[in-house]
Amino acid sequence: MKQYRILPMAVVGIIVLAIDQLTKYLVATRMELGESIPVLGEFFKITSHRNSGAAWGMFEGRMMFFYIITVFVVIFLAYFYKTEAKNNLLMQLGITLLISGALGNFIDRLLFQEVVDFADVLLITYDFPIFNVADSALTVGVIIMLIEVFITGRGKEEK
Ligand SMILES: CCC[C@@H]1OC(=O)[C@@H](C)C[C@H](C)CCCCC(=O)CCC[C@@H](CC)/C=C\C=C(/COC)CC[C@@H](O)[C@@H](O)C[C@H](O)CNC1=O
Repeated sequence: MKQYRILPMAVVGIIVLAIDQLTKYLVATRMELGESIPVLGEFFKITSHRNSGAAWGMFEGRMMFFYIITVFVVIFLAYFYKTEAKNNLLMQLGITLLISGALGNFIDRLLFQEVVDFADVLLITYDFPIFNVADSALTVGVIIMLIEVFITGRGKEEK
């Protein structure tokens, strides 16, 4: 048990998933589509948006594709957790974020055939796409996995 920290990681994953679904629910029920609420002036706004595709609207409307990809991604990640993340907290965290992020958007795609987005940042480039908590978890998860593999880990087990 200690080596896989299943319980703590399950708690983290459920919290991320709950925050994702709650924020999407609030945006979808409390805001008009396209409505924008400035939080940090022009730099960060909450804008009610929908996307039936992946990042940057790729594969628009291809729900079956998304269902299949997500199921494979989650199964692969669970397998990878079992085989490669033993005694490796950083990798366990990265995988947990990836799974909860993928499930967050999966729920939206199943229920509405589109994803609710609301985080509108004017940070990187002007047309940086509007995203949500699930996307953030996926992106942080990808970054953690890259750090783990290329910087700290090379997949080695913690002493
Ligand atoms: C984040 C992954 C996208 C997420 O993938 C998912 O669901 C998982 C389950 C997997 C997809 C089914 C397939 C992945 C396709 C590859 C891809 O997409 C390359 C991604 C690069 C990425 C680095 C990881 C950069 C940044 C993205 C964005 C900013 O994220 C902070 C833009 C988010 C906005 O376009 C927003 O409208 C998207 C909408 O919410 C639906 N989200 C998805 O499809």
